Amino acid sequence: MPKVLISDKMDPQAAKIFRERGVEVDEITGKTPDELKAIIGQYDGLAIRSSTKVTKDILEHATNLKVVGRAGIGVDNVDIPASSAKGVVVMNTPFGNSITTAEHAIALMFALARDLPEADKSTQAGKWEKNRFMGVEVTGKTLGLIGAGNIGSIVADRALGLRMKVVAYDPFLTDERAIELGVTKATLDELLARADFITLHTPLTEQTRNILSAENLAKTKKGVRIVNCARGGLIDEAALKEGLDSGHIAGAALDVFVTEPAKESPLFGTPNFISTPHLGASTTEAQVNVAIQVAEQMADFLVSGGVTNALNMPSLSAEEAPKLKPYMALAEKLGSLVGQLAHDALTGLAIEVEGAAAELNQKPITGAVLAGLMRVYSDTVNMVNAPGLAKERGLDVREVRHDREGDYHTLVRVTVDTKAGPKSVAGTLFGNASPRLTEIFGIKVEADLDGAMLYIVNEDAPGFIGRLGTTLGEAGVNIGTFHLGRRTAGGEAVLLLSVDTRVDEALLAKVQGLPGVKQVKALGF
Ligand SMILES: NC(=O)c1ccc[n+]([C@@H]2O[C@H](COP(=O)([O-])OP(=O)(O)OC[C@H]3O[C@@H](n4cnc5c(N)ncnc54)[C@H](O)[C@@H]3O)[C@@H](O)[C@H]2O)c1
Ligand SMILES: O=C(O)[C@H](O)COP(=O)(O)O
Repeated sequence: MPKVLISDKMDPQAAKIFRERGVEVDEITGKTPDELKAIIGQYDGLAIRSSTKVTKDILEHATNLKVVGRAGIGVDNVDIPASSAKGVVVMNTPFGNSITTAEHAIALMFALARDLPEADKSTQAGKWEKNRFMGVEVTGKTLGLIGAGNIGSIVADRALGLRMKVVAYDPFLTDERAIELGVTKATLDELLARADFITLHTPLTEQTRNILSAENLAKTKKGVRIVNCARGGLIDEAALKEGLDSGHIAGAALDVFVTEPAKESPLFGTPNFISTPHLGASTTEAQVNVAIQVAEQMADFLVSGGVTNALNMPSLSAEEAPKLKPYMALAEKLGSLVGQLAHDALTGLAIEVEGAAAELNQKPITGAVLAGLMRVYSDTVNMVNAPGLAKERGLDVREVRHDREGDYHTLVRVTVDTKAGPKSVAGTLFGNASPRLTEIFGIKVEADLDGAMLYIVNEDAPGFIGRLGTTLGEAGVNIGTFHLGRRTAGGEAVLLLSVDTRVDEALLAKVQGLPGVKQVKALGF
């Protein structure tokens, strides 16, 4: 039974779903990195929010880990390259808390417009300072939206409902989408010059880090009010403090900080500064949503191989997974066969599908071929890290889908580009379930690729099979299955034998010495 650790505070729905789906679950929150390192080796899955940091160091101790599930959106607390290199799938729940976070941004905008926290404090202190607090209306004002993805678009929709004008800066926002959202596309400089309120909704990347730098804050309209419910690091906090102190910036509300938890900050105590402790996603509704989603996604993956919302692997629905499973087994065996037989100086490969295979999601088939192929170089390869490794080796990977009837109802063909030209192997599924080789380097041969095998290329001549059987028999090697194919009568022939014990180097040399033998190789599947 797969075992999952929930290491951050999560709605109880998550644990309930894991258990219902046959996944054992422990909920242990608040562990230090060293404490987490000590226990992580027991788990197949790790369910987190933003507190747990999944570093390279933690991953090195995660000997059984297959999946990290983020109950939320941001995955900047997960080392994704290190996870991919380790073959660990990282998934998030990209929509579960977006409405809640957008509402928090709008709430902070209103709090700034009417100085609500300060007015509340003063009133509860018995001061009744009616003349001290003079707010601004949002109606008719311009909201500058930096980042118009999931959350940004919801904020835009709510702001338009409040009769605001919305200008958006997002390099990936198309003209059509801007029209659909009812926002005006702008450059960052235009936005800074026009906005009465600015709200940030981008991830933290090298491009967005300090997007509101001292220089850019200086380009804003005097009296601007700024909200950040996205990520700390998007705003230069020192420059923000200066802008608030000088009065150029009329107010700022931060839910997120460069360093979290933010227990101290020069911004604290600044007039017109409001803060919340990373509460953007903290509503009952959002937490139930993300807990249910993350548990369902992780259980799908651990129990049936379904992949949803993974950041380092193509998607594979829970419905598709059972159909694709035998294809992935076939693809992995073909990749492994071609890798074992033709791994020298590969420059690229083509993965072709036809018949029933051509109607399926091809990405997992490609991933499985690459996993089988790359395992020749490292035995820690799986579908998650294989594409990255193939890329590192400069392999050009091509996917071809044929809309034609072939000899088989379904076929997967893998062709590698080698120094000696293209080399191709193909296979089908028997009974839609059992992988079977159908062709090897242009020679038709039907075989199961299973366990220890022997691959022999020889001249098709009488007496060879007898001599081979005697040689193996004398060495105590029992032949399980025997598959034979040849290019032409008397021409080149291929033999694939399954053997009950792996053939050692000395015996391989003996077989190689038999008359007519061109190549011998021990294979393992
Ligand atoms: N405060 C919280 O509790 C909380 C909750 C949820 C999400 N978040 C954060 O909010 C942010 C937005 O989440 P989302 O779901 O809308 O993400 P998203 O991926 O749907 O949208 C991000 C948008 O930013 C845009 N973008 C990327 N680079 C940009 C750049 N250089 N300049 C301008 N725009 C750029 C993208 O094109 C995209 O449209 C994320 O950082 C997420 O982690 C915070
Ligand atoms: O990216 C997110 O989803 C938010 O930052 C929420 O973080 P949290 O799960 O720690 O509240």
